Parts: sequence; C-alpha cells; structure tokens
Amino acid sequence: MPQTHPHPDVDRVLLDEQQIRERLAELGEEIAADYADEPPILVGVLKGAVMVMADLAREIDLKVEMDWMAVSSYGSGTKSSGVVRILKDLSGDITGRNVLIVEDIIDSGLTLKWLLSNLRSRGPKSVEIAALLRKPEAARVEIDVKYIGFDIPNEFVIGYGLDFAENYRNLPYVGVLSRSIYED
Ligand SMILES: O=P(O)(O)OC[C@H]1O[C@H](OP(=O)(O)OP(=O)(O)O)[C@H](O)[C@@H]1O
Ligand code: HPA
Ligand SMILES: [Mg+2]
Repeated sequence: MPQTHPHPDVDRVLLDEQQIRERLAELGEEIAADYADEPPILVGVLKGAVMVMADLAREIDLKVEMDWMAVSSYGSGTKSSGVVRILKDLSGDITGRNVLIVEDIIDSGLTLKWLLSNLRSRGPKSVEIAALLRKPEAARVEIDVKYIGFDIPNEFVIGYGLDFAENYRNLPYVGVLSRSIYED
C-alpha cells in the first residue's frame, strides 16, 4: 500500500514525491543532452543512491550502463566517521569511459572526495557527479558537482534511500528526522 502520511519519526517533510520526480526529470534531460555523443556509465553508490539511480536513470533517454559501488562512512550514527570503506567494488572496467557517479546526498563531502580520487585513478575519460541533495553548511571539503537536485539545511534527513541506522530508506519522500530519535 502506498505510504501517504509522514512517518511519526519525521519532524517535517522537506521534499515530497512530486518535487523529487520533477527535479530528476530536469536533471535527466540535461544529462541526456550533455552525454548524447558518448553515453556514461552510471555508478550508483550503495545503499543510499538506490532510489535516485532507479528514478534518474529512467529519465535519461540514452543507452546508459549501470554499475554499483558500496562504500560506508556513517555506520549507525548521524556523523561521518571520515573513514571510507569499500564494501563492494564496481563489476566492470571504466578505463576510457565517461563515468557519472549517482549519489543521494553530499553532506561533509568526504565520501565523494574519496570516491572521486579512487575512480580517477582507474583511467576513465571523465568523472562527474549527480547528487539529489547537498548540505552547503556541512561541507568539510570542496566538491565540484555537475548535477545537483536540491540544496538543503544542515539537518539529518531520511527517506528516499537515506537511512538512520538502516531504517527509513523506503519512505517515498525526504524528511528531517526528529531529534528525539537520536538524542536522549
Ligand atoms: O558527504 P558525506 O558526509 O561523506 O556523506 C554522504 C554519504 O553518506 C551516506 O552514505 P553511508 O555511509 O551512510 O552509506 P549508505 O548509503 O549505505 O547509507 C550517503 O549515502 C553518502 O554516500
Ligand atoms: O542527513 C543524512 N541522512 C542520512 N544519511 C546521511 N549520510 C550523510 N548525511 C546523511
Ligand atoms: Mg547511511
């Protein structure tokens, strides 16, 4: 059954399903135009980017490939540990290819900084980033992002792939997690 009401652990909804769908459609069109000559490999960053990848990829009218990496820096908390671990690597070779990283959120930027340098070391033709969300006030490193969905306030958000301790990823919207859930 569709989830229609904000979850009780959600303080407020930041982006509803329609806002997300419309913005991803715009980004998909831009991406299709930019990569018309040489379509990219979309690299989704598990697990958070699953929903963005699924919905964005369907808005890109090109013969794209999809691959996945799993990295983790947050563990079960609300702050980045700063230590990025590869839990699953790409299954294919990206040498000489256009790579478009698909992410759910840029928070401190540490995950993407690490991922960019990791992927660039494999000899791709280009590496760019498409991220649904960015928290400008939380940035600890500068990241050059080509496609950004929304800039959001510096609060911990859940839903549409984003978790807190592995929960809430299946909420169809992006909401702010109530502080009572993670503070005593
Ligand atoms: O900009 P940063 O501060 O590095 O944070 C962003 C990263 O953190 C989250 O991943 P997480 O490590 O929680 O893994 P997950 O996608 O499996 O939830 C999110 O999906 C991004 O990959
Ligand atoms: O605000 C967030 N919510 C969920 N996961 C995250 N990973 C980095 N920032 C966030
Ligand atoms: Mg997470």
